[in-house]
Amino acid sequence: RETRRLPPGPKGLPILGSALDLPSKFIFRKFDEWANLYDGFFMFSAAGQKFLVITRTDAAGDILEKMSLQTADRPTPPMAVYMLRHIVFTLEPYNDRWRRCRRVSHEVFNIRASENYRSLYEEETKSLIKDLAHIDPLLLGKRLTQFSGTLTYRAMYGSDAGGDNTDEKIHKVWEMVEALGDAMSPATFIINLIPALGIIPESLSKWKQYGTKYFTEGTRFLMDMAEPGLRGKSQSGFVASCVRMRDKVEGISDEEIAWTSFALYGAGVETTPYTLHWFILAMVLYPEVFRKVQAEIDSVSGGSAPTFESRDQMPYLRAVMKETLRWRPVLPVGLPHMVAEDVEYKGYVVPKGTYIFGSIWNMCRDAQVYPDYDTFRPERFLAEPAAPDPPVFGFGRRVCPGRDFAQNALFLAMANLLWAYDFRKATDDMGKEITPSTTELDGNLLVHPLPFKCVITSRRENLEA
Ligand code: HEM
Repeated sequence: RETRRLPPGPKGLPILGSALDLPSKFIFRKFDEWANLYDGFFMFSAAGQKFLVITRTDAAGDILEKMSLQTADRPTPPMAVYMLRHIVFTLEPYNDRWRRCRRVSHEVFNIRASENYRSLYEEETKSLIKDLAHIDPLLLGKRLTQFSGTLTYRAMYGSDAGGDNTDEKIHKVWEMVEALGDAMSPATFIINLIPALGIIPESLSKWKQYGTKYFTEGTRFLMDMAEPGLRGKSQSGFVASCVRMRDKVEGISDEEIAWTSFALYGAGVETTPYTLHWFILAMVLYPEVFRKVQAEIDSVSGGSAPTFESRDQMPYLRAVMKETLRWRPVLPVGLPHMVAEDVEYKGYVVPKGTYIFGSIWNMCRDAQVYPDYDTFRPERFLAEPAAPDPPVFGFGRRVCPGRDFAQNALFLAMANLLWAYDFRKATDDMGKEITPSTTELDGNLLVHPLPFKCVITSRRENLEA
């Protein structure tokens, strides 16, 4: 029995703890409910596993940034271990494999290196803008996802990657990412809640068989995708860059490179389009912000499509981007960290092995930091003093290595979308405006709006050219 002073939190049932209170989807909503009862952080247990949930930025700074060495491990739910066999660095503890793979990711996607992808962003943004000319708004989310899928795929495997079955390949990686997302959630698979079930032999265990199949087929498929970069047949993209860096990052294997491209693809592919989907929703719901940011884009870009050169001249658009990321963070509870050794905080002990969730959702809705937090108000980032950047890219040593790549893609897509199109509410048969919901969601750990009706009107000639 734990005799040390643990952080306060819901007690739940004996043995099971709060396991039965955890929803299989949208766990952030449960955390949000509990957050109101505790001051900045709380702890609960589920079937013997302890969870610390941090709901305020100051506590996240203390625990996940200042004590980052002790809190940078990543728990991998048992189901994900069966599926990945420890090869994906994103889901590994703070160990040598993590360092090797993280190093190459940083080298290829840091702020300077992200600039190398400019022509890629420009080509994919142009193609997105062209396709929106006749799109059914209910299919917007799908097209944004395709935009990000192709962009990230080409960033991984080279701008010349593809061939006839590119869409099929992108779809396959997508399916692998989705399956892994389910395996990451604490309550989707029973094995994640009761790891002791792992003693059941594979011949009798459906989830172990599923895990083995996922890993074997996944390795074959990813090695195939990485092959041109690994063998020097393709010179651009992440895989080819890793091969060029091999002497700097000793010991990195072909399999690690192939699965790291998947890790990056998986972490990046949904976050960007989901953010863009929330952005368009915000533009429909807040026409005064929409008009203001569109006027800024028009005054800088005039008749030609916005490019990266105009970024510094668009402070309001940059604030709109921050506000979108804050208003509806696509990863509301981030990715879990794990405590490598006992940590003391404010007189409490957070024991080794505890999972930590930095609840980004709560931090972005802290009324002290972001007053009137549910209103989309980019001005908060331009005020004196300006609101701090929302912690949407995570914490400490685990902070998102794709954040510059993502923000470049977001900037260019947002600027071009509003330069090319007007977005407004649709009307029903009676001529009454339809207001899309901001609370109905889809996804799980990652969240995006449900398809919504709106009117998209072109404001430029020849967009389809
Ligand atoms: C709007 C876009 C994005 C958001 C909001 C976002 C957010 C996050 C968050 C919250 C984490 C967890 C950090 C932590 O553990 O504390 C993370 C990790 C990660 N992200 Fe992103 N991300 C975005 C785009 C991208 C892109 C485009 C890539 C790749 C090109 C990427 C690659 C990664 C990787 C590899 C990790 C795991 C890092 C590790 O475990 O060391 N992300 N991201």
